[in-house]
Amino acid sequence: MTQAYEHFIAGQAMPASDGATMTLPNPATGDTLATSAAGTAADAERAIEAAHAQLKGGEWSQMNGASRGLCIHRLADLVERDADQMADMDANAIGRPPAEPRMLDLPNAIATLRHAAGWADKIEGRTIPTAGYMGQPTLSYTERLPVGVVAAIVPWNTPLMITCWKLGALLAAGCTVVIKPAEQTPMSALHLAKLCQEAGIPDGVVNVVTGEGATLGPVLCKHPKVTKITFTGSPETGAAIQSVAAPLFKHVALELGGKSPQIVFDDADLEAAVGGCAMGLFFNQGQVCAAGTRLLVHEDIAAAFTDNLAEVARSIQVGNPDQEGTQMGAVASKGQYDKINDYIRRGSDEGAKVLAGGPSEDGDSGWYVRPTLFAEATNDMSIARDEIFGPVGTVITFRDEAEAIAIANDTRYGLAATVWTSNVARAHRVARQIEAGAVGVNAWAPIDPQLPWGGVKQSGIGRECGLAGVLAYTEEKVTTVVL
Ligand SMILES: NC(=O)C1=CN([C@@H]2O[C@H](COP(=O)(O)OP(=O)(O)OC[C@H]3O[C@@H](n4cnc5c(N)ncnc54)[C@H](OP(=O)(O)O)[C@@H]3O)[C@@H](O)[C@H]2O)C=CC1
Ligand SMILES: CCCCCC/C=C/C(=O)O
Repeated sequence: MTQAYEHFIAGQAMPASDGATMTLPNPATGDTLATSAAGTAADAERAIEAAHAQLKGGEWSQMNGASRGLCIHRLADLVERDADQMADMDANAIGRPPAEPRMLDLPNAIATLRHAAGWADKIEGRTIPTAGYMGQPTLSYTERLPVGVVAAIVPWNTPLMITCWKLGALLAAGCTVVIKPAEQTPMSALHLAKLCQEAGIPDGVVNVVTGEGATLGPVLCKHPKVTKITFTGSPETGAAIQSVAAPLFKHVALELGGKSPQIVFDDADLEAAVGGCAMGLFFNQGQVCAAGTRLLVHEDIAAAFTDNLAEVARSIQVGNPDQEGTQMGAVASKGQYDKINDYIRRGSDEGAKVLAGGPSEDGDSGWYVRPTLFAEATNDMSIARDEIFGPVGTVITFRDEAEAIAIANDTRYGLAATVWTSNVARAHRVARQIEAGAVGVNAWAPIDPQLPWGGVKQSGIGRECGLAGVLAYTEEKVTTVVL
């Protein structure tokens, strides 16, 4: 029987106000996977009211930081208990082999919740020794107060992990939330909300509304009781959110796309670089904001590097994620499938050479894309400029360090970058000059709950995770007392 998912508002599962549902496809087969409530404006408003009630005088607003921290710790324990189930929910919804989220997304989500729990009783203010007020001595101090009701708009690629990046931090800060998962991946967010209830987080603190972003997004972004919007997804939707939220002076955090460079110097450990670059390209079918899709390779090692990487790409077993031995599943949707294949065709048309993969031939019984590697490319080609969000890499050669840095920075994005080198001084020198929120040296995308994550340029605004991620859900308020 097809599983039917409903909203989770004020601690209760409920259908859409008009009873409407939507069908969620199985990317691995093209069949129906599940249905979910097709949320209405009224549903979003109901969830916002529930979140607001908890914030303004509700049980949550009375809870101290230590108690909130305990709740988040209990939530982490429950996510750990249900980790495999939740990894499978995320994997099945986007056609991904479950081994990947079991290995990375879930451990990261759990660790992120635990890290955030630790901050809950350490959100401190300052005392500021001013010159006084009109000749009188004063005491000025600040407090970090919860920013308010948060709308958390989440994408489909690593849904639970990204939800926990937002949820752990905002709960630690004392906020409440309406989560809008991607329409394709509501399952793990709904399960997480139920676990919040089991963890003792009062009903109404964490609410989930499912359905279309085009319907629910504007309601969440405009509502006067929503103070902050945290979004991960495409630059286009990020811009749409900004255009709605900016005139209303809402706090907005955006984690958008990328076209991250992986720079391979001629002194790099070639085997490690090939393996790391392959992971950066093909992990989650390349559907990762930090995917290292521009491979900038020193000209002296370009032939050896590309041969080895192409060999890895050809060796990856693509197929139904439920079948044993499958290393890469389907891409998430027909839209993704068409977009990726269009770019692969465009790469060839623009003159780059296909070393592995190429356009797919069938898309009727699952949306499978072959790991694809282009060489003899230049940085002005569309395959080097646009976020493809699929398993497609582009090799571009460089002559020296300055040229590598110039190419790396010649992009509208700035989320992540990797430097492959055995020269320590070069590693620091190059890392410092790259315009990106996070640089890995000899490691692709070394994310960690303690490290701030976010982009520069068109890759976004704001940081998640670590202390910066928690403080982003607070407002600093100053009180001055004339003594
Ligand atoms: N940086 C990243 O991690 C991600 C980048 N992308 C990029 O975006 C491309 C398109 O993917 P797509 O899923 O359409 O990405 P979107 O950015 O459109 O979707 C992300 C989230 O935003 C919601 N949303 C859609 N429209 C609005 C709106 N007007 N207001 C508020 N929220 C809205 C979506 O809901 P709904 O699911 O209903 O559309 C989803 O929950 C990908 O090919 C990829 O290049 C995509 C996902 C993640
Ligand atoms: C090793 C996986 C790195 C994932 C980096 C964070 C991804 C976020 C996103 O895709 O939105």
